[in-house]
This record gives sequence, structure tokens and C-alpha cells, in this order.
Amino acid sequence: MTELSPTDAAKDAAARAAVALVQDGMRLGLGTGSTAVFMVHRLAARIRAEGLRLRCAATSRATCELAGRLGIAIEELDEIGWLDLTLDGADEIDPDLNLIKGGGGAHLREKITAAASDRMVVVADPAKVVEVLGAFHLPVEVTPFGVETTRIHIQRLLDAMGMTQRPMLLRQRDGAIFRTDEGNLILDLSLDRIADPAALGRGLNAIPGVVEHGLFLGMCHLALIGSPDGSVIELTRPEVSA
Ligand SMILES: O=C[C@H](O)[C@H](O)[C@H](O)COP(=O)(O)O
Repeated sequence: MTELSPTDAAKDAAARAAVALVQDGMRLGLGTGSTAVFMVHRLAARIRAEGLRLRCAATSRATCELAGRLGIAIEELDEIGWLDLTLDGADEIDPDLNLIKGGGGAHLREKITAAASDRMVVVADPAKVVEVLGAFHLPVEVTPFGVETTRIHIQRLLDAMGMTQRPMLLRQRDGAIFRTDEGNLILDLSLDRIADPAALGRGLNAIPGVVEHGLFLGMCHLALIGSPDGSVIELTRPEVSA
């Protein structure tokens, strides 16, 4: 087996700790992204070793395909109905466990899945932990119809919130316009610092054409931050017990 980079070793440590929370019979949501890949591998290994009986829903086609390759049966979220636990990655995590997600464009399905779960546990490497959200671009999923007018609405919202002249890029991948699993587009907002994530989230939710933004506020119950040496730090919201 090839040796992991320090960042990947940290992601794998967090993934191992998260998968240790899984119990036989659970209904699980499986997140998306490079850290979630480690989590899905660790989960598959536990299922093989212990014969865990789980019901799993995936937050993206990519995770669904990976899980399938590793022998994890995936069901539609609506077939399961409600989940005990969702394990997912994040792009930024603040001290209140508010998150930015959507670096891979999966935040719509991820948010629906996390909102349908009793608990959301995030797995990450230490670089994801920040004091204030916003250094990572904020992904906003928008409908292709009217994307330019939606952009104007978002710009007006940002201006009204004192965030003027912030770049807002239509996401591309491999030289083409990126499409989400739902066929929508992503606008990536470079905001530097989001002083009031709740107000920004409310403002974005009120814009026709915005399908979902990458702010996950008050949704994460526990963050497991791995280190390259294999140790893991648990972060909890002040009002939530682990
Ligand atoms: O859309 C992608 C998801 O929100 C990911 O969970 C997030 O971008 C973190 O991904 P990674 O673990 O690759 O940093």
C-alpha cells in the first residue's frame, strides 16, 4: 500500500473515527468529497469484517458509484425515509460548527440528506478549521434559467450587506461549465469573511433562482478533525453534547 500524504493521513484518521460511530442496524447518509472517500472505504472494511447490516443513502452520484464498487448497497433517501447519522466532509468549519460545503458541488443533496438525519458528523483535516467562514469560496447552486439575473440579485444582496465588488464565478470543470447532479449551475462567491452567515443564508434563500447555498448553519453536531499522526480531535457545538 502506498504511503498517504500528511493531509490524506489526517483525512483517513478522521474517517476511521467517524466510522467507529456506526452501529449495526443504522440508517446512514454518506457524504461526498475526498475525505468522504476515506470514510466510504473505512465503512466498507467494517461491513466486510463485521457483517454490519446498514441502510445507506448517498449524497452524490460519485459516492453512490464508489459505494457500489466497494459492495455497499445504496438506496434512495426517500426509500429509507429518515437517517440516524450522516457522515460528510466540509470545506470550512467554524467554532460553532457552522460549515461551508459544496467544494465538489454536492451541497444540495448533502443538505437535504443532513437535514433528514438525527445527527450530522463531519470529517476533516485541520486545514478546514477556521475562526470565521469565508476564506473558501461560497458555492451557490442556481438554475440555468435566468442565471445572469440571479447573479444580479446576489450582487445586490452582497452590496446591501457591505460585501461590495466580490468576484462571483460560474464554476467550470475540465474547460466546460460545471453541472451539478441535479443539472444546475454553481456560482462561487469569493467573500473573504462572512460576518453574519445566518443573514447571508436567509438572503440567498430568498432569491428566486437560488436552489441552495453551501452554508450549513446549526446542522453539524460533531466534527472529527484528524491529524497526520492518526490522532483525532472532537469538536462539538457548545449547546450540543457529543
Ligand atoms: O460538494 C462537496 C462536499 O461538500 C465536500 O464534502 C466538501 O467540498 C469537502 O470535500 P473534501 O473532503 O474533498 O475537502
